[in-house]
Amino acid sequence: MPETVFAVITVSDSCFNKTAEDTSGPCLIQLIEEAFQTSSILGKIVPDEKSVIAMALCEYADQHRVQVIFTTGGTGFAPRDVTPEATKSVIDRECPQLALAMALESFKKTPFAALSRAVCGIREKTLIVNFPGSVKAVRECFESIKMVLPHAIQLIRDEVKLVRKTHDTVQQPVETIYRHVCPNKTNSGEISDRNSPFPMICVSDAVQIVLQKVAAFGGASFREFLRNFEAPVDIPPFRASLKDGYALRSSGFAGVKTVVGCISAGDKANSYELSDDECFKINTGAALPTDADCVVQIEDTKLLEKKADGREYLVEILVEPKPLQDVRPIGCDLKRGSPLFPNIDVSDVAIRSLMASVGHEYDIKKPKIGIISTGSELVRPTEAYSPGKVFDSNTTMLEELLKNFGFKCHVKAVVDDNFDNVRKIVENMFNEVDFVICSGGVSMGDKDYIKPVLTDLGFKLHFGRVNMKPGKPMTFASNRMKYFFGLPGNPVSAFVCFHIFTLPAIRYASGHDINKSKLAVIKVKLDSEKIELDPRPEYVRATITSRKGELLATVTGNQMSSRLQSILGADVLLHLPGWTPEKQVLTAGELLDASVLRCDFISHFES
Ligand SMILES: Nc1nc2c(c(=O)[nH]1)N[C@H]1C(S)=C(S)[C@@H](COP(=O)(O)OP(=O)(O)OC[C@H]3O[C@@H](n4cnc5c(N)ncnc54)[C@H](O)[C@@H]3O)O[C@H]1N2
Ligand code: MOO
Ligand SMILES: [Mg+2]
Repeated sequence: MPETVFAVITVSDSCFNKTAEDTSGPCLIQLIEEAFQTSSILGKIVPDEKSVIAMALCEYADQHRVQVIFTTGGTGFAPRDVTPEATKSVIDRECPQLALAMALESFKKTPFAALSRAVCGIREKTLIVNFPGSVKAVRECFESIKMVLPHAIQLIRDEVKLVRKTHDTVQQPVETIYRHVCPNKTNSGEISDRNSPFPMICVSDAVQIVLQKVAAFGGASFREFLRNFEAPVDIPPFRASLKDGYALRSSGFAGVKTVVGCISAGDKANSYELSDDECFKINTGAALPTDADCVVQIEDTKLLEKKADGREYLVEILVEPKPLQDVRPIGCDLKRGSPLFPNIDVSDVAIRSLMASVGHEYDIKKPKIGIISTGSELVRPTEAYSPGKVFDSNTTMLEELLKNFGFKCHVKAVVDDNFDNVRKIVENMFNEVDFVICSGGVSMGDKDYIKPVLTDLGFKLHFGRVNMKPGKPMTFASNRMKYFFGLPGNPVSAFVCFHIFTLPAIRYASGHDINKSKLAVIKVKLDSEKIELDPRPEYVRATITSRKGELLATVTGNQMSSRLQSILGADVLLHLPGWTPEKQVLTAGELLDASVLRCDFISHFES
């Protein structure tokens, strides 16, 4: 069954203000998860404000394009109960019988059901259902409409084939109706078998689903660990000199001083009783003697006399010394007990070097990742070529991409297009890793076994088609905290989908801020000739030139998804919009969004 995206909105002033715990929202989420094997669930808590509720409904329906929104709370008679009014203000069509079904069921339990004003309706392609606020009522009402929801969703989506199928099977229990439909039975002759049952969702929705699923992995707890980590030491741990010069007492003023010794970095703080006309020669980074309160740099002194052995004896301090001059007080860089990571930056460089600075050799725990390349045609680059075969470039490319972004491939495998073999490899690999990045076998061929294998292994398929070029059959599935990225086999499709979906997911799972998990998007100017737009929004590889401060993008030749050479010199993925009658071509000079593929993303500088 294609993925259905749900949203649950808890409407409650007290939950919003955190003076009460939200129990009905989580209850609804649990009920959805139990009833719908393949569901993604978004959610938020809003106060009992009509405009805020209406805005949340529109956001989920229009921006996130969720198929079903459940609200809970705010349906009663109290002055601030306005969920029905907010719902009515955004729906195009009302569904009074759904509300009636819930009311009839509730009446069996309590006459107080009469006090619910719940509204159900449709906004474009989104079904909105108001539930009352109590957990008990939520359970009863959900039970009363659960059976008809899949069919309602299909009707709203206008999925004629699935609707027909549902009509045929409507006597069966809901679990049977909602079972996964294998996308690969292309030989049975049934109409429904010749089209992917997966809805073509847009890239931003797909990315959101991925990030939402991966949120459970532990990135947030790593951030929490870093946020709570207190510096176990002061830096500097002693009063340190900022200059090569002379340590002295500022109370002694400028003038001639006797040099009583030399202090180097690494020496213990000297406790010699320093008088006002004495000083120590000192190096940058060395500990000040206990009696000194300032340092005067060599440039501001004059050597007057040396001893017979060459050691300095008398120096003249030429500037008036001030207390604390050129001294780093204890803990001035970092106070013991203060947060070591006041700003969370999960780069290896930042974390490992800061940890090292306080005496820890820290191993950052990252998700374990495996790579699978599928295809009976594949031979390893080191193997002899034989007719009909293709050298496997995806394994190497994905391994290198992981390295490039600071991740490791723990285990890799190449498997032929055989259901049992693919199943075994995927199952075994998940015993070792958290994330599997697979390529090939996700499209419509009768040897494309990835989707059926995942279903067989109990994975939830969150999406199986995305409206993008390349990468249309991009597939994402999860099973508890195991995540599967089914990248399309074409090498460039795998390259693009890795950057758009997989990299943000593994970064987010590793604790990166959600906004820094995705590739950075910048504005660039198209420098290529006219480009004909494709019906699908396209990710085009392009080289960036900086000319007079302006960033110009030149497309890297033929963009066929099989032509790996198009990644040569690819600094960015240009976002081309999908073709519309109003916008059919792009011309040089147009400003476009571009996802940055690498930190050294400017290939040419022209003045
Ligand atoms: N009837 C349809 N056919 C196809 C559709 C469709 O919508 N309907 N989508 C096309 C699109 S778009 C893509 S992309 C591909 C994706 O196919 P799969 O993910 O099933 O990948 P395969 O069929 O296994 O392979 C596709 C292509 O890529 C080559 N390949 C695969 N793995 C590797 C590798 N490791 N190294 C190098 N090259 C590899 C493979 O030999 C094929 O040429 O499906 C279209 N079909
Ligand atoms: O979407 Mo496919 O990835 O065009 O080649
Ligand atoms: Mg295929």
